[in-house]
Amino acid sequence: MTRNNDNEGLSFTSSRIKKIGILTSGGDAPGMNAAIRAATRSTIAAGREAVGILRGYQGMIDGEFLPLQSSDVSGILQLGGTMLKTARCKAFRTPEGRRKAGEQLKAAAIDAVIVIGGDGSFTGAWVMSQECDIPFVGIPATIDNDMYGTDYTIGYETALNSVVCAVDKIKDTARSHGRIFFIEVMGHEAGLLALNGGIACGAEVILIPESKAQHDELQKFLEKGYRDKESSGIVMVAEGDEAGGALHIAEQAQRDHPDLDVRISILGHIQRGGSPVARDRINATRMGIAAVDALLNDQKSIMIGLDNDRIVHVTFNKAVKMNHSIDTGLLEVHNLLNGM
Ligand SMILES: Nc1ncnc2c1ncn2[C@@H]1O[C@H](COP(=O)(O)OP(=O)(O)O)[C@@H](O)[C@H]1O
Ligand SMILES: O=P(O)(O)OC[C@H]1O[C@](O)(COP(=O)(O)O)[C@@H](O)[C@@H]1O
Ligand SMILES: [Mg+2]
Repeated sequence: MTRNNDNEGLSFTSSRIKKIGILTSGGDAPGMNAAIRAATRSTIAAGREAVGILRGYQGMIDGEFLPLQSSDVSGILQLGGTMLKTARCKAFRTPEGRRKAGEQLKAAAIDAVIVIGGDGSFTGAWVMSQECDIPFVGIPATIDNDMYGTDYTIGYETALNSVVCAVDKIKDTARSHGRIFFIEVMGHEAGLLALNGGIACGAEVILIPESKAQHDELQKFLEKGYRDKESSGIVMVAEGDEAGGALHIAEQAQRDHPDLDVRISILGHIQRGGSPVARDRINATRMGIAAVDALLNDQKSIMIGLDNDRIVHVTFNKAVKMNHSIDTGLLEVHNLLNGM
């Protein structure tokens, strides 16, 4: 991991890059638009051309390119989703698909690409960069916050706040009825949203794919803690939990404890939408500028990251190959406050 220039901004000298393509890929995340805006405007400020590539790698293969002027990215800073659209593109996983994509970039004279996405998108960029001479730089954007080498990914803060708002509301009705709610949050292989959402909402149990021990805590909670029918409780379940998601776990709990009043709530895609919170807008803006700065300093195959709130460069190789680990201290915080 290397640190970028201490003064954030554009510090390039004489790069030959003239036209930069910008795309969003994988699951959308609130703040992607802020990154598009920053990358577009800093490219133009550097005297280069900015081009949007629509629908992620699918648009690269199909040659769906949109020249971007500064005014094209006006009024998008506060919008969720992505103005460039996104996709999960099977064809890009094949050498043939990537060859076609490379030909389209050459034909449009796009000589560098900024990829705003998650681990899958960076894996694709890394594979393609080994097959052709076009430099790629990544900006991490996923509500899962599961990238190695960065403390933060765009969209996570907004999604976490959406989870907290939803669970607070569910708690009102859980308390009124004396019910136990199993609430499923997103994160197919990542438990950070469930863990921090659970801590922020005072959940009684948090089940995440990174810690099997929490299933014992669920059994203790169901057996000891909730004999009293007046009591309510929240069990947060990360969708990727290996026991099978909230539905499966709740059904099992109900079978084992027929006296409990159990309900299930799957928060779903509501967690991915909405206007980005201030932190996501600010960091997306910083990362958008840092990505252009990196390309114009002849960097390639790196992801822009944040380490203790400082911009860093992380090689794609590391970012996609290493696992993002969960801070077990956070689980201890949760267990301590729940008397486990
Ligand atoms: N091993 C791979 N080789 C080539 N392209 C890939 C690879 N993994 C992912 N991609 C591309 O990146 C896209 C986004 O990846 P995905 O995992 O869906 O989302 P995210 O980038 O948010 O993790 C995929 O649809 C595919 O086009
Ligand atoms: O919207 P889809 O394609 O069903 O994907 C759902 C998945 O996307 C996410 O919201 C984000 O994942 P990625 O950032 O890796 O795309 C996961 O939390 C969730 O499991
Ligand atoms: Mg991913």
